[in-house]
Amino acid sequence: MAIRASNVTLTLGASDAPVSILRGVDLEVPYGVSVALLGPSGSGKSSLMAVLAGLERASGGSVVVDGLNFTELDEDELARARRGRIGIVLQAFHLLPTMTALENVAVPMELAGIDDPFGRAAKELEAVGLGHRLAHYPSQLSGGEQQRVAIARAMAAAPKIIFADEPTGNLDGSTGSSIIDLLFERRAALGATLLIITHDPALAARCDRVIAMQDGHVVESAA
Ligand SMILES: Nc1ncnc2c1ncn2[C@@H]1O[C@H](COP(=O)(O)OP(=O)(O)OP(=O)(O)O)[C@@H](O)[C@H]1O
Repeated sequence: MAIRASNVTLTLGASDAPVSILRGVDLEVPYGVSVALLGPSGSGKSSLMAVLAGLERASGGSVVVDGLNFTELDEDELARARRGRIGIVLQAFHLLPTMTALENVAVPMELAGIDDPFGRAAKELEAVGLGHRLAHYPSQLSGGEQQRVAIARAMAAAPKIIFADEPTGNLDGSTGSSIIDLLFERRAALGATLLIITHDPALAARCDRVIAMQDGHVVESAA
Protein backbone atom coordinates (compact mmCIF):
# COMPACT_ATOMS: atom_id res chain seq x y z
CA MET A 1 0.00 0.00 0.00
CA ALA A 2 1.20 3.50 -0.82
CA ILE A 3 -0.88 4.95 2.02
CA ARG A 4 -2.37 3.20 5.02
CA ALA A 5 -4.11 5.39 7.59
CA SER A 6 -5.80 3.81 10.60
CA ASN A 7 -8.04 5.66 13.02
CA VAL A 8 -6.23 8.95 12.37
CA THR A 9 -7.21 11.85 14.58
CA LEU A 10 -6.06 15.45 14.48
CA THR A 11 -6.84 17.86 17.27
CA LEU A 12 -5.61 21.45 17.06
CA GLY A 13 -6.03 24.61 19.08
CA ALA A 14 -5.32 25.52 22.69
CA SER A 15 -5.51 22.71 25.24
CA ASP A 16 -8.46 24.41 26.99
CA ALA A 17 -10.29 24.74 23.65
CA PRO A 18 -9.27 21.82 21.45
CA VAL A 19 -10.79 21.53 17.98
CA SER A 20 -11.32 18.05 16.65
CA ILE A 21 -10.45 18.21 12.96
CA LEU A 22 -9.94 14.56 11.96
CA ARG A 23 -12.09 12.14 13.91
CA GLY A 24 -10.84 8.67 13.11
CA VAL A 25 -9.97 8.37 9.43
CA ASP A 26 -9.27 4.96 7.90
CA LEU A 27 -7.89 4.91 4.39
CA GLU A 28 -5.90 2.56 2.16
CA VAL A 29 -4.52 3.65 -1.20
CA PRO A 30 -2.61 1.09 -3.32
CA TYR A 31 0.44 2.12 -5.36
CA GLY A 32 -0.25 3.70 -8.75
CA VAL A 33 -3.88 4.57 -8.02
CA SER A 34 -5.42 8.05 -8.41
CA VAL A 35 -7.83 9.20 -5.71
CA ALA A 36 -10.07 12.27 -5.64
CA LEU A 37 -10.84 13.66 -2.19
CA LEU A 38 -14.17 15.50 -2.13
CA GLY A 39 -16.18 17.11 0.63
CA PRO A 40 -17.62 20.39 1.86
CA SER A 41 -15.44 23.28 2.93
CA GLY A 42 -14.08 22.66 6.43
CA SER A 43 -14.63 18.89 6.29
CA GLY A 44 -10.92 18.23 6.84
CA LYS A 45 -9.61 17.47 3.35
CA SER A 46 -6.54 19.73 3.54
CA SER A 47 -5.84 18.61 7.10
CA LEU A 48 -5.95 14.94 6.08
CA MET A 49 -3.64 15.64 3.16
CA ALA A 50 -1.21 17.50 5.44
CA VAL A 51 -1.09 14.50 7.77
CA LEU A 52 -0.65 11.97 4.95
CA ALA A 53 2.05 14.12 3.31
CA GLY A 54 3.99 14.35 6.57
CA LEU A 55 3.49 18.11 6.90
CA GLU A 56 1.34 17.80 10.00
CA ARG A 57 1.60 15.24 12.77
CA ALA A 58 -1.48 13.15 13.57
CA SER A 59 -2.71 13.40 17.16
CA GLY A 60 -3.60 9.71 17.21
CA GLY A 61 -3.84 6.61 15.06
CA SER A 62 -1.25 5.51 12.56
CA VAL A 63 -0.09 6.80 9.17
CA VAL A 64 2.11 4.51 7.10
CA VAL A 65 3.29 5.95 3.79
CA ASP A 66 5.43 3.90 1.41
CA GLY A 67 6.19 1.54 4.28
CA LEU A 68 7.31 4.27 6.70
CA ASN A 69 5.37 4.83 9.89
CA PHE A 70 5.08 8.63 9.94
CA THR A 71 3.61 8.57 13.44
CA GLU A 72 6.94 7.29 14.79
CA LEU A 73 9.18 9.90 13.09
CA ASP A 74 10.35 13.24 14.49
CA GLU A 75 10.29 16.48 12.44
CA ASP A 76 13.73 15.95 10.85
CA GLU A 77 13.01 12.33 10.03
CA LEU A 78 9.67 13.35 8.48
CA ALA A 79 11.38 15.96 6.30
CA ARG A 80 13.87 13.34 5.14
CA ALA A 81 11.09 10.82 4.55
CA ARG A 82 9.29 13.28 2.23
CA ARG A 83 12.32 13.82 0.02
CA GLY A 84 12.15 11.95 -3.24
CA ARG A 85 9.11 10.08 -1.95
CA ILE A 86 6.38 12.71 -1.86
CA GLY A 87 5.56 15.58 -4.24
CA ILE A 88 3.13 18.31 -3.23
CA VAL A 89 1.19 20.78 -5.44
CA LEU A 90 -0.95 23.41 -3.71
CA GLN A 91 -3.51 25.94 -4.89
CA ALA A 92 -1.11 28.85 -4.38
CA PHE A 93 2.06 28.12 -6.30
CA HIS A 94 4.53 28.99 -3.49
CA LEU A 95 7.43 29.71 -5.82
CA LEU A 96 10.33 31.71 -4.42
CA PRO A 97 10.21 35.12 -6.15
CA THR A 98 13.98 35.64 -6.10
CA MET A 99 14.72 32.40 -7.92
CA THR A 100 14.31 31.55 -11.60
CA ALA A 101 12.04 28.73 -12.73
CA LEU A 102 15.09 26.46 -13.01
CA GLU A 103 16.32 27.36 -9.51
CA ASN A 104 12.84 26.91 -7.99
CA VAL A 105 12.85 23.32 -9.22
CA ALA A 106 16.55 22.53 -8.74
CA VAL A 107 17.38 24.10 -5.37
CA PRO A 108 15.08 21.93 -3.22
CA MET A 109 16.64 18.84 -4.85
CA GLU A 110 20.13 20.27 -4.32
CA LEU A 111 19.37 20.85 -0.62
CA ALA A 112 18.03 17.30 -0.38
CA GLY A 113 21.29 15.93 -1.78
CA ILE A 114 19.64 14.53 -4.90
CA ASP A 115 21.99 13.77 -7.77
CA ASP A 116 22.24 16.24 -10.71
CA PRO A 117 19.55 18.69 -9.49
CA PHE A 118 19.94 21.23 -12.33
CA GLY A 119 19.95 18.59 -15.06
CA ARG A 120 16.85 16.93 -13.61
CA ALA A 121 15.14 20.30 -13.17
CA ALA A 122 15.77 21.35 -16.78
CA LYS A 123 14.44 18.01 -18.03
CA GLU A 124 11.29 18.22 -15.92
CA LEU A 125 10.64 21.84 -16.94
CA GLU A 126 10.89 20.74 -20.56
CA ALA A 127 8.41 17.94 -19.83
CA VAL A 128 5.88 20.48 -18.50
CA GLY A 129 6.36 22.67 -21.59
CA LEU A 130 8.59 25.32 -20.05
CA GLY A 131 11.92 24.52 -21.68
CA HIS A 132 11.96 28.09 -23.03
CA ARG A 133 11.31 29.70 -19.63
CA LEU A 134 14.12 28.31 -17.49
CA ALA A 135 15.66 31.70 -16.68
CA HIS A 136 12.35 33.49 -16.05
CA TYR A 137 11.38 34.65 -12.57
CA PRO A 138 7.88 33.85 -11.22
CA SER A 139 6.77 37.49 -11.74
CA GLN A 140 7.55 37.07 -15.45
CA LEU A 141 5.35 33.98 -15.75
CA SER A 142 1.56 33.62 -16.08
CA GLY A 143 -0.43 31.82 -13.37
CA GLY A 144 -0.64 28.68 -15.50
CA GLU A 145 3.10 28.78 -16.15
CA GLN A 146 3.81 29.25 -12.43
CA GLN A 147 1.69 26.20 -11.64
CA ARG A 148 3.65 24.25 -14.28
CA VAL A 149 6.84 25.20 -12.46
CA ALA A 150 5.26 24.03 -9.19
CA ILE A 151 4.31 20.73 -10.87
CA ALA A 152 7.85 20.33 -12.20
CA ARG A 153 9.16 21.00 -8.68
CA ALA A 154 6.82 18.34 -7.26
CA MET A 155 7.71 15.76 -9.93
CA ALA A 156 11.40 16.31 -10.63
CA ALA A 157 12.67 13.92 -7.98
CA ALA A 158 10.31 11.19 -9.31
CA PRO A 159 8.20 10.83 -6.14
CA LYS A 160 6.09 7.72 -5.61
CA ILE A 161 3.19 9.73 -4.20
CA ILE A 162 1.82 13.08 -5.36
CA PHE A 163 -0.53 15.18 -3.25
CA ALA A 164 -2.44 18.01 -4.97
CA ASP A 165 -4.74 20.41 -3.08
CA GLU A 166 -7.10 22.18 -5.50
CA PRO A 167 -4.25 22.79 -7.94
CA THR A 168 -6.45 24.74 -10.36
CA GLY A 169 -8.16 26.91 -7.73
CA ASN A 170 -6.28 30.05 -8.80
CA LEU A 171 -6.54 29.48 -12.54
CA ASP A 172 -9.20 30.17 -15.19
CA GLY A 173 -11.12 27.23 -16.63
CA SER A 174 -9.11 26.45 -19.75
CA THR A 175 -5.73 27.02 -18.06
CA GLY A 176 -6.94 24.84 -15.20
CA SER A 177 -7.90 21.97 -17.46
CA SER A 178 -4.54 22.03 -19.23
CA ILE A 179 -2.86 21.90 -15.80
CA ILE A 180 -4.97 18.87 -14.88
CA ASP A 181 -4.07 17.16 -18.17
CA LEU A 182 -0.43 17.84 -17.39
CA LEU A 183 -0.71 16.54 -13.83
CA PHE A 184 -2.29 13.28 -15.03
CA GLU A 185 0.22 12.95 -17.86
CA ARG A 186 3.26 13.41 -15.61
CA ARG A 187 1.77 11.14 -12.96
CA ALA A 188 1.25 8.41 -15.57
CA ALA A 189 4.83 8.85 -16.81
CA LEU A 190 6.11 8.34 -13.25
CA GLY A 191 3.59 5.62 -12.35
CA ALA A 192 2.97 7.62 -9.18
CA THR A 193 0.07 7.43 -6.75
CA LEU A 194 -2.05 10.61 -6.81
CA LEU A 195 -4.31 12.03 -4.12
CA ILE A 196 -6.06 15.16 -5.31
CA ILE A 197 -8.45 17.46 -3.43
CA THR A 198 -11.06 18.92 -5.74
CA HIS A 199 -14.54 20.40 -5.84
CA ASP A 200 -14.85 19.50 -9.52
CA PRO A 201 -16.95 16.35 -10.22
CA ALA A 202 -15.50 16.06 -13.76
CA LEU A 203 -12.00 15.93 -12.34
CA ALA A 204 -13.07 13.44 -9.67
CA ALA A 205 -14.48 11.23 -12.44
CA ARG A 206 -11.02 11.00 -14.02
CA CYS A 207 -9.63 9.39 -10.88
CA ASP A 208 -9.67 5.66 -10.14
CA ARG A 209 -11.35 6.23 -6.77
CA VAL A 210 -13.41 8.93 -5.10
CA ILE A 211 -13.36 9.49 -1.36
CA ALA A 212 -15.81 11.87 0.31
CA MET A 213 -15.21 13.55 3.64
CA GLN A 214 -17.60 15.17 6.04
CA ASP A 215 -16.98 16.51 9.52
CA GLY A 216 -13.53 14.97 9.87
CA HIS A 217 -14.65 11.51 8.71
CA VAL A 218 -14.42 9.58 5.46
CA VAL A 219 -18.12 9.05 4.70
CA GLU A 220 -17.93 7.43 1.29
CA SER A 221 -15.32 5.55 -0.60
CA ALA A 222 -16.20 4.42 -4.13
CA ALA A 223 -14.08 2.53 -6.64
N1 LIG B 1 -4.59 25.33 13.03
C1 LIG B 1 -5.89 25.17 13.20
N2 LIG B 1 -6.47 25.38 14.41
C2 LIG B 1 -7.78 25.19 14.59
N3 LIG B 1 -8.63 24.80 13.62
C3 LIG B 1 -8.13 24.57 12.39
C4 LIG B 1 -6.74 24.73 12.12
N4 LIG B 1 -6.53 24.42 10.81
C5 LIG B 1 -7.73 24.07 10.29
N5 LIG B 1 -8.70 24.17 11.24
C6 LIG B 1 -10.14 23.85 11.07
O1 LIG B 1 -10.23 22.49 10.68
C7 LIG B 1 -11.35 22.28 9.82
C8 LIG B 1 -10.91 21.53 8.59
O2 LIG B 1 -10.08 22.36 7.78
P1 LIG B 1 -9.51 21.89 6.36
O3 LIG B 1 -8.75 23.05 5.78
O4 LIG B 1 -8.80 20.60 6.52
O5 LIG B 1 -10.85 21.65 5.54
P2 LIG B 1 -11.08 21.47 3.98
O6 LIG B 1 -12.07 20.37 3.85
O7 LIG B 1 -9.78 21.29 3.30
O8 LIG B 1 -11.74 22.84 3.59
P3 LIG B 1 -11.65 23.72 2.22
O9 LIG B 1 -12.36 22.93 1.16
O10 LIG B 1 -12.38 24.97 2.59
O11 LIG B 1 -10.20 23.94 1.93
C9 LIG B 1 -11.92 23.66 9.55
O12 LIG B 1 -13.06 23.81 10.36
C10 LIG B 1 -10.81 24.60 9.96
O13 LIG B 1 -11.33 25.82 10.40
